Amino acid sequence: MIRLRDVRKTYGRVTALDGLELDVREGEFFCLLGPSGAGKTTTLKTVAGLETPDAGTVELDGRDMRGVEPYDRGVAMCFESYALYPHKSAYDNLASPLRSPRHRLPAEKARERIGEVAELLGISALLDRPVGRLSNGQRQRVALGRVLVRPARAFLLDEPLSHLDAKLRQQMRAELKAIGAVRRTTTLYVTHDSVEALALGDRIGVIRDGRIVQTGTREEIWYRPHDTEVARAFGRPRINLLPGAVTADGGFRSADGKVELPIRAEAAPGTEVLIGVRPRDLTLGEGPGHELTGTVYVTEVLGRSVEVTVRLGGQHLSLVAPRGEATALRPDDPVRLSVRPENLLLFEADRPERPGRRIGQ
Ligand SMILES: Nc1ncnc2c1ncn2[C@@H]1O[C@H](COP(=O)(O)OP(=O)(O)OP(=O)(O)O)[C@@H](O)[C@H]1O
Repeated sequence: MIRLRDVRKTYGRVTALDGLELDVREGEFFCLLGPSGAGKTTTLKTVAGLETPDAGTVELDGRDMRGVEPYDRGVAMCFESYALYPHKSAYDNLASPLRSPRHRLPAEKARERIGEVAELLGISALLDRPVGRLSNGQRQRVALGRVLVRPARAFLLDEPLSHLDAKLRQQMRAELKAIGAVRRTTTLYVTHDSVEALALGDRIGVIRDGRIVQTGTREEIWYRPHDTEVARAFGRPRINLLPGAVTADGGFRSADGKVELPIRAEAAPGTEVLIGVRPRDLTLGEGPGHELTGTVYVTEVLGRSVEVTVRLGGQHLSLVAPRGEATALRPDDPVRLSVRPENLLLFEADRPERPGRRIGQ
């Protein structure tokens, strides 16, 4: 279990962590997701004891870590800039954590364990090679192996898949998930990739400007995003956000008056809002729910589906339709769209100082 309370960390004039609160439960695979500079690595280093917070507390398994050296914290880390011994073989790199006094294993046991981890990471055939002669992706897997090979109170992983190509990354994601499920070691996993966070995290914490904006399961983050920025971070193509205002009867009218939706907004008439709908939640043609009409602006094939951009008055809405339904569409064709009321999200309008918060349950 990892618990951070009101953790602050500044570097000169830069505030890296600004009152960060984080709870990673026992055995959980927790993904910390955020853009570059949000404070992800600083969070990991603070948990590991490589950085000392200016204020706040870090607890591991209920124990305050103040004054506890990194080595004594019982966590295993893998940083993006991994430190491996380039002249040693991949095997020796994997074996070195098991030679430390704390984790020493009998040779036979160590071999078994290394074999198991190497198999899992697909590097069994590389074990005799010096690490200096491996590709970046292979090295990254060795670095990850070094973390996974020894028992730990928690794994701290900083973008461990960032150097892998798309296919390998996908495969490794599945394997990491399996390792997580089997080992049930508390894992704090840092990424800026929302697909990775959705695929891996038992829960996800969204970090921005040194604070956690929202913590939740993938469903909670997807269906009830805290604000427009969280909504924009998940899903490609991105969520559509139409600006407008709440009408006298609590509905939505777009800023240009062209789109009206009879929602029941929990906001005062006149409130400036953004209505959100994800491209995959818009259906071409008539369907249950609210209807919209517009014209085709452009279409783009995405494998078996097609992204259709539809012009509605002055706005553009993106939707993803099965290829069969959308191939005949040409620019300027009139189209009807439908959306189920439960797939509409309502937000306050974005302000310069902060993204619009979600309104309602
Ligand atoms: N040693 C340091 N000295 C000065 N500033 C630092 C130092 N480490 C981090 N920072 C700053 O603190 C902020 C948070 O950095 P951090 O590395 O935690 O972000 P991050 O979310 O991990 O970003 P990235 O995804 O780019 O690695 C950034 O503004 C960064 O420039």
